[in-house]
Amino acid sequence: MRLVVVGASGRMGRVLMRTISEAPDLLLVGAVDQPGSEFVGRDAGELAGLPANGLKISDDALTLFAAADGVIDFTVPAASVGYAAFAAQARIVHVIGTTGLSPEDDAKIAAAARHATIVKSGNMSLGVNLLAALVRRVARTLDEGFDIEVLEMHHNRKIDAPSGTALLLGEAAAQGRGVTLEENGVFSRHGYTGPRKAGDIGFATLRGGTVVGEHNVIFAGAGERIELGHRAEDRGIFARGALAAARWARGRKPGLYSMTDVLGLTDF
Ligand SMILES: NC(=O)C1=CN([C@@H]2O[C@H](COP(=O)(O)OP(=O)(O)OC[C@H]3O[C@@H](n4cnc5c(N)ncnc54)[C@H](OP(=O)(O)O)[C@@H]3O)[C@@H](O)[C@H]2O)C=CC1
Ligand SMILES: O=C(O)C1=N[C@H](C(=O)O)C[C@H](O)C1
Repeated sequence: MRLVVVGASGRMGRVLMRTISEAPDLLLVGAVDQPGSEFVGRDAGELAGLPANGLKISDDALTLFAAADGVIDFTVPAASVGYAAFAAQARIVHVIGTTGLSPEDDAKIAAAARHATIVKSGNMSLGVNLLAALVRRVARTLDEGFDIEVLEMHHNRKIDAPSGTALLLGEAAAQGRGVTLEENGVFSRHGYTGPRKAGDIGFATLRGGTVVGEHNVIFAGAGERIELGHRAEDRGIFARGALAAARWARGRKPGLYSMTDVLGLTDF
């Protein structure tokens, strides 16, 4: 499968290029950074910490998409919306790991999915998607006597909060409970808040150092607490998940899919 990595100079972009180089069934045919980036023109292999491979970082995404089967995208919301439109023009697979998307961004990506085969998830790892399925299941069993809180910690370079994963886990809890996150999510507490409301799904965000990603979902009842969690130790788990998504999506009809579909966890 011929793949383009966008956001090639980013933390995830570099890991993706290394992971693709280790996969015999995948070929990196393009590496893209935004126009004006200091990395445009640099060798993609060297940028990924590998021997030079002759592939230059480009700022011409559309031309590269036209000659590819899929694009792997861990960038920023505005860029992912633009790349989705290009993927739709080229009728290819688009795997989106970018987080922090607004409802308007999501609507544009859903529109692009009429022509592109898009897999989008706030977390591409097997472990987190399994955790989400477990959270949904536990939330279905426990009533509002158990307060649900989602706690996450990430490195100090992260620019969105709460994390895409925290939102994904909060959504899973809300689904299990048969409610919506829009109505029940509490995203900040400060000052004289009053007591916690039964049914709230709370979020707490920590940022610091080089933490790759840690998430805990706490079900706190009267006299007992259940905690389900995941610790990412290496960005390779996200890259491997994204590449599994690209393979799964190849040849599938256009539409908007999630890692739940890719991993077959829909009926868990
Ligand atoms: N779903 C998942 O499993 C995971 C998701 N993520 C998400 O992926 C995203 C990227 O994370 P990370 O790699 O750590 O971030 P980085 O900041 O390291 O990389 C982002 C990349 O996007 C590029 N970029 C920024 N703005 C634009 C633009 N307007 N057009 C094109 N490219 C642009 C950056 O280029 P430049 O340097 O020139 O700005 C950079 O190459 C985040 O949203 C993060 O939350 C991360 C890990 C796992
Ligand atoms: O920005 C990151 O680093 C990560 N972002 C994703 C998120 O927002 O949940 C996934 C992972 O936790 C790392």
